[in-house]
Amino acid sequence: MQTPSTLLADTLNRITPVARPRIEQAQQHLDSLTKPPGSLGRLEEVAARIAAMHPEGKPQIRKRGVFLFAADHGVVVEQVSAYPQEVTAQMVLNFLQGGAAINVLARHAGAEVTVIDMGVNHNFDRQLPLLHKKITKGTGNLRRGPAMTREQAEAALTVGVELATQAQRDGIDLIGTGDMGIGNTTASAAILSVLSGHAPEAITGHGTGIDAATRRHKVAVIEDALRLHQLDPTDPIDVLAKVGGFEIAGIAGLILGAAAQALPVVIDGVVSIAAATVAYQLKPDVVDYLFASHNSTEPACRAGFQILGQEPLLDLQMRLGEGTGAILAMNLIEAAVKIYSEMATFDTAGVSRKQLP
Ligand SMILES: Cc1cc2ncn([C@H]3O[C@H](COP(=O)(O)O)[C@@H](O)[C@H]3O)c2cc1C
Ligand SMILES: O=C(O)c1cccnc1
Repeated sequence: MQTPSTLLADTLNRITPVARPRIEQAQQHLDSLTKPPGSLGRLEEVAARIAAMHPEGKPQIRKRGVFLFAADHGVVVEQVSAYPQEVTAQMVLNFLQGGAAINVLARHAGAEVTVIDMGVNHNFDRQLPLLHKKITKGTGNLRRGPAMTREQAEAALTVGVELATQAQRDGIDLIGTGDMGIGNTTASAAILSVLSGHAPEAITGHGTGIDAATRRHKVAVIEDALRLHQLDPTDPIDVLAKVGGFEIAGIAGLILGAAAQALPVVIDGVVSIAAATVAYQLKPDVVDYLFASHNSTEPACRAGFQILGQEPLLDLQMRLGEGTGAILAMNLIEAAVKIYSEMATFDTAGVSRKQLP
């Protein structure tokens, strides 16, 4: 049995960049297809990167899986969310019954949703089709102390790494990330403030729909937390432990585990972006495996995209989480892969090539 820290170290070691010559080769294939080069815009970059991850050069998306990590947050006692904490557990039950937005979109996309209890403040029936990985019943209040211990952060990261390994075994070839946790936009803004260097005021949003005065209070809560913890952005596990959340750590681990197996990951809104920046800070090469799905209305997203050097595929003014943006982008990603694999070339279709510069 590996300890969480050795499994993590091993996982980080196994992550390598996607080979640039393979991406160039894939782009050459795209240029041979019956369309002016580059005319499918960003779909081509998506297709080239995914093709380069497939060793035999024949990319295919056979099975998509969304991993929805749920956990509670001690910071809710500071009144930073428009909704009460019990909504986290209630929504978990809703996910299991198929009634949430993510369930509808996943059915539409033909994707599986796996719900993971990383630390919900509720005792779920053990018979429920839920992955029971509870670290503890919610984090501590980050304004007053650490959200979790470093050991808990590592244990939660490990859950994500192991899920990525299982996903690979189950034949999932496109992974999506999702979150549920009342209060988690506060933790996400705190993480992104530390890792981006932007002030909380500039990147804290309205979450589930708080008004302007409550948002100002949320900013002050994050400012207090950052003053208390004096975080070092070069120690992302400490940042995660002090101001993060169990679901955020689970997502970060899933991203690392997927990258270690060269599996593409579609990241959702601000919570997944915070997790992705933690993963990036641990191993910058993870970005080669990431696809930013959408620009949520939470301002911290932009700070995250800057760190990751990514532009989101969609901007639908969404601000839900659960993996809803990720799953919508999965449809586009699969379309891009089909373009790569199914289009005819100029030669096979007998179409004349470009004649003027
Ligand atoms: C009914 C409901 C369903 C949700 N699904 C995702 N979230 C989203 O909202 C929460 C974060 O916002 P805040 O930081 O303001 O609490 C997270 O649970 C997130 O996944 C939901 C929120 C609600 C109320
Ligand atoms: O960006 C998100 O995913 C988001 C925004 C608000 C609330 N929950 C999630």
